[in-house]
Amino acid sequence: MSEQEEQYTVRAKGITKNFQLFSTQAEKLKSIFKGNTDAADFWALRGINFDIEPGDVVGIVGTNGSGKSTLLNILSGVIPQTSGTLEINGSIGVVAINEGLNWDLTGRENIRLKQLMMGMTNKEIDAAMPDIIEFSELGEFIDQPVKDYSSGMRSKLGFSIVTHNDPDILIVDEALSVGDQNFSKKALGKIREFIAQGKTIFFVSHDLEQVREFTNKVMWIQYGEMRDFGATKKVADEYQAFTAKLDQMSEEERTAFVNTEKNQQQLFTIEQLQDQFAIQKVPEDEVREVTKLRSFEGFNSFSLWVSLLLIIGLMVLVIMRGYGR
Ligand SMILES: Nc1ncnc2c1ncn2[C@@H]1O[C@H](COP(=O)(O)OP(=O)(O)OP(=O)(O)O)[C@@H](O)[C@H]1O
Repeated sequence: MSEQEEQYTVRAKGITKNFQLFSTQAEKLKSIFKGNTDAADFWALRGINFDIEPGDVVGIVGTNGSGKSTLLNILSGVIPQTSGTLEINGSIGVVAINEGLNWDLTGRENIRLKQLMMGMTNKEIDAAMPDIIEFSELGEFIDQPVKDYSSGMRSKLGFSIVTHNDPDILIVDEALSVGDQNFSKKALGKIREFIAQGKTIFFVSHDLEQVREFTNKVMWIQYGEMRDFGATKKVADEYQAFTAKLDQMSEEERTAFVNTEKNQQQLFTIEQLQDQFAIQKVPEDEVREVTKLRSFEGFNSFSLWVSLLLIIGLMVLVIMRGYGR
């Protein structure tokens, strides 16, 4: 890696995410075996580029359905991007309302499971357990199954586990919006500690005042496109002006605006991304790398495995017939 690239904790180039809108379960199943379907394409992300430096605290804003959670899910590896490249230098911890907890296990069992997945030994987990339970404020509910928790309780447990793991990059997706005020205050205190340690933080919140207070950069995502990315004050002001304009629209105007944007998300093609790169004069081989479609790679390897299994099956049949004579 070159010296210039080392200064980034996260670098995203041309990230797209395509969801296929299946009308029935049968259509979805058919797509797994046949690969191609007639389902409509929907591009939740349409070419996202950014560089995040160590110590950046990035607020991600955008109206409902703009693609914030989709981007965070790609960053944290929960879902793959359809195309584009992502470089991540460091461990990632995610706190989100419904992130990563097993609902059938108790809070205590979830703590153990998550820590084991992080590579901790049972002895280390036993030592860390009291601190995590105390921070979560769950008291005796820690031995109840998570499915019986409220969303605020799940958020408290998730936040306590993840921050205790001390990740290099912390992703907080709306998790603080469901906890009670006292816990939110304590959680924000923990985030302040992380900021002081120079960690990289992604912070999704619909509370623009919170975003202004905690972040140094803001990423504004609008229906899958990056509208702006830069210093908090500038981008937060722009976003606030946009939402004020949306609020002033009549219901018909707003519906027409949203429909036009959503329509563009269905009509998007990878070629548009290539046009965008041409304007930015991105080298040819880099464009090829960035626009590689993962879903087709997945399909190719799937077909390869099916073919291999068929060949092995045929060979076994031939051998067995030979023995039968
Ligand atoms: N699995 C999926 N299949 C089809 N469409 C999806 C899927 N997941 C998300 N989407 C669509 O992608 C778009 C972006 O969704 P996402 O949840 O990322 O938005 P968001 O900005 O986080 O919204 P909010 O502020 O409401 O949480 C939405 O239009 C959503 O309907």
